[in-house]
Amino acid sequence: MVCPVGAVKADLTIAPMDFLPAQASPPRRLWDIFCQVIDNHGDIGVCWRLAADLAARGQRVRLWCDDASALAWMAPPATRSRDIELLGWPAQAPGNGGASGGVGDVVIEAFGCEIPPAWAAAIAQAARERPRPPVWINLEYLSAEGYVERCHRLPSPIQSGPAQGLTRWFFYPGFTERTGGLLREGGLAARQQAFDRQAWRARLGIASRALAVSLFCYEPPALAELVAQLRQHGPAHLLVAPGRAAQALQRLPAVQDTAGLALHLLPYVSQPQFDEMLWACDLNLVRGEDSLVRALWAGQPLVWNIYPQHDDAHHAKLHAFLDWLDAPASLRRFHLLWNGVQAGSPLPLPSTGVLAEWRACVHAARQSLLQRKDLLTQLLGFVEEKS
Ligand SMILES: Cc1cn([C@H]2C[C@H](O)[C@@H](COP(=O)(O)OP(=O)(O)O[C@H]3O[C@@H](C)[C@H](O)[C@@H](O)[C@H]3O)O2)c(=O)[nH]c1=O
Repeated sequence: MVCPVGAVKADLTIAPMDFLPAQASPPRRLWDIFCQVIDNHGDIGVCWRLAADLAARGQRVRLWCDDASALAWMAPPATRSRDIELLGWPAQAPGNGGASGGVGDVVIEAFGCEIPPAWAAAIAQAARERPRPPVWINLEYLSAEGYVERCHRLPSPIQSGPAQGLTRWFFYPGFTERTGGLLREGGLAARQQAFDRQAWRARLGIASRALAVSLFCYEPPALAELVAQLRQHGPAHLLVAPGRAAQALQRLPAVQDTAGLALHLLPYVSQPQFDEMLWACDLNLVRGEDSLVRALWAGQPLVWNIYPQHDDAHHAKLHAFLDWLDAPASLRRFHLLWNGVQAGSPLPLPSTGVLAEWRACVHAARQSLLQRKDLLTQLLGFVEEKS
């Protein structure tokens, strides 16, 4: 069902986030974050966001990454805090001695990446020599599945090697009270309040009554159908992120601007600018992990293209998220078609009324998340507890 032309009333406001009480500033610590980029941009995207949030809360960070090239656009050097040191994957352990040269007070292995064995030995040495041994954390992937609540904050004793006998802790981001929460930097609410949505859209020629859809996806099977539906919808704009989304679109037969649909092939932009695109659109088609969270904070209708796994393990993860979201049937169905979990039936572009229902669902989920401590507040408390 396609809504009649001009019937879409873009919601030009973003529901205000409740301004969060300022947290007491935690003791300044040195954090060593390890990030191995598997593919795409989420590994470094999440690690950078974590590092930037830590620096904003008075912490010192060394971000050790095997391929930080995406930060050139994601976090341009001029925008980076001086409290973050960006380093290549370490060939050897840090020097001995205090935090200035040795292992940090906190070591974070992001997404289960394995730190070099020499670092494990250095952590063990620091644990022997310091009154407070380093807190060693494995920061896991985001999921709404039940195992996350069961595994969050669990200890994992090191069974062998130079760090045998030490404990590595599991820390799981999540959507519920009994998980580590989601990254939500302190200045987000103020940025959203200050954002001029209409002016942002006007710069791209998007009228307030036009439908603006952002596309940041892998290779969703229903992409051709979505484009065909948007063409009929008019006036509609498709804002296409670079990389896999743009490549998937350009593989479609004869895709070009038509009367009803304006295509915007976007360049890579910084994380704050990516946020603004999400805030300006009426429907955000996001993917992976970090952009899903950013779309939740944007508070606009969203559809998630989940990171596909060869054994279809992502299906359970998708259903768990839709259950947590309390997604209406139309949104659930759109997700199953968009992710190829359910084939066959046509992809229904949401009507104005359905889009309003999706927006209410995302707003409610966002409000429930805003009642909870963000990930970093929880992580700081956890480190305080384990130090
Ligand atoms: C397109 C674009 C993205 N970004 C940022 C937003 C996010 O921080 C990041 C994209 O990360 P994600 O949304 O998570 O999607 P992704 O698909 O790029 O990353 C994925 O990587 C896999 C290895 C993980 O297993 C997945 O969980 C997922 O994180 O890039 C920008 O800052 N500017 C841009 O122009």
